[in-house]
Amino acid sequence: MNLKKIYSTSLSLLTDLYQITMAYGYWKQGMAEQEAVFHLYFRKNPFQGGYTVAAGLEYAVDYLQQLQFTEEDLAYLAGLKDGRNAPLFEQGFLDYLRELRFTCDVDAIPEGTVVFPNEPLIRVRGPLLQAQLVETPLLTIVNFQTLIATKASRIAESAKGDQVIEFGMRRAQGIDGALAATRAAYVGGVDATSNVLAGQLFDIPVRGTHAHSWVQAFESEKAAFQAYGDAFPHDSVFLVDTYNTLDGVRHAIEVARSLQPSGFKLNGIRLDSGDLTYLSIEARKLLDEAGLMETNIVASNDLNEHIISSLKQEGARINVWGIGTQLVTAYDQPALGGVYKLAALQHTDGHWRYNIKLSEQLEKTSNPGIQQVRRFYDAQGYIADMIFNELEPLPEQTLVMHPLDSTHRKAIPAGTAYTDLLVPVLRKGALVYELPDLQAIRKHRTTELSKLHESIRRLLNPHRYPAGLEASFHQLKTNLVLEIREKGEAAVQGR
Ligand SMILES: Nc1ncnc2c1ncn2[C@@H]1O[C@H](COP(=O)(O)OP(=O)(O)OP(=O)(O)O)[C@@H](O)[C@H]1O
Ligand SMILES: O=P(O)(O)OC[C@H]1O[C@H](OP(=O)(O)OP(=O)(O)O)[C@H](O)[C@@H]1O
Ligand SMILES: O=C(O)c1cccnc1
Repeated sequence: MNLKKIYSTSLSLLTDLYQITMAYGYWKQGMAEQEAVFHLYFRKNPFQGGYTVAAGLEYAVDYLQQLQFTEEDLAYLAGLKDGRNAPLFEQGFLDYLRELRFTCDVDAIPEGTVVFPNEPLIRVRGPLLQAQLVETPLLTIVNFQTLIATKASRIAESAKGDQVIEFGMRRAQGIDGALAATRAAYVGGVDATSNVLAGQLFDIPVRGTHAHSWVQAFESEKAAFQAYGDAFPHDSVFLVDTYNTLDGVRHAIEVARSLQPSGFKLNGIRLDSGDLTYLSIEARKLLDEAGLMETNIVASNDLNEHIISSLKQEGARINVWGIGTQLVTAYDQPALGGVYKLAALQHTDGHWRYNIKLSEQLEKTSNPGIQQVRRFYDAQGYIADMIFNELEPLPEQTLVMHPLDSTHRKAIPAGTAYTDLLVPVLRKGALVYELPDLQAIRKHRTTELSKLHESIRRLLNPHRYPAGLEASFHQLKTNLVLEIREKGEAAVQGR
């Protein structure tokens, strides 16, 4: 995967103007190279769900590694004017940008991992100017792909092993919206896409049926099926609802029978309107009576995880699901709301100064330090996640505090197995991580979900997975909040 295949120009200006004005400010203040730590995280699982599936890291790494201001980018910036119509940026800054390469350390949670609110998905440590500059594109990439991967995972779960095909390109948020959504949907568990460019770029299986216009273009529905069957003797899925759905199924059967002697095999029929339970049950009967037991019944029409679950409960005989609009637009929650916050700055004497952003709402107050996420597990699956600060020693007794309610806490017995979720990805800008291919990422997501208790995976009112702050880290944060409230600003030293 290479974004340059999609965009022929540099992506360095794909950021908010304020990232570049802050970069200029840091450069002028002599703060550009000061060591900083930022974390990218979200505050709430989307879709009122119990979990989230991390996605987008490969895109993010690609972007970071290619970060470089071209002469064209610099010429554009040189042309920007301030309120007095003078250049916004000094030439010296543009010369600095010309030489700029991304030299930060990046640690991240691998794609396909289940993650929870407040857990850093990406940690960036390095020169303040660089670490700040990449905020917006990192959020653009990770927020969207994580959102869509999570939606896809919910849909794939509700389909309970049936094949799911993503049909969303026509309703996606623009060209990259479509491509990124297809990739993320595949990460999240759909099996194939109708998006051919995504198939080529990301090696995702492509599938499809035909549109109503195909049927409309012929004298009769049967003639349309006949012609499609001639062209695709082994890959035909006939869309049967252009005129009358059950008549359409009968026509599909008649055509399948007439073409059978030439080796034709009807792969499936597609239902795209009406009561999908009733129609699929009746269609299944007709197909089975005609000996077409292996012919699939594909359904589409504004489906989502809730409708799929409901259709299944009603006894629908659908075994392939085509999902477009609701998946690629994350219809019921169109943004994840992930944020990227400064958590620590290093002084010239080597000491770290902790940084948090206060908020009236406790849940919006950011966490300080250099954070890592420790996931505890046993043979049954995941037990709890603990966000801790790598700058401070961990106490003997491991206690995980609910981030918003310190009366909710979970003691983790000594010796409990764990993994630390953030892994080294870039060191001084160089790749030190073997980016897994999409197949491996998909497999990882499946394994991850199998370790989450069913009550956390369910669609409606899921149980809350215990993901919280390590107790001494919670205390440090509380002290910092109190200190800031007292003094009006932060001055807490780390190690
Ligand atoms: N048995 C069912 N139970 C629950 N939801 C269903 C059932 N059958 C269909 N649906 C869903 O109900 C909605 C029906 O939408 P709508 O009324 O727009 O469809 P339609 O009129 O049959 O088709 P269209 O307008 O696309 O030609 C769709 O989201 C569809 O997936
Ligand atoms: O419903 P979605 O989940 O978005 O799936 C994709 C839809 O795209 C196609 O029809 P299109 O929307 O172009 O026309 P229609 O709504 O009139 O069927 C297809 O027949 C599906 O219904
Ligand atoms: O192949 C299909 O059936 C298809 C593709 C895109 C959108 N709707 C349906």
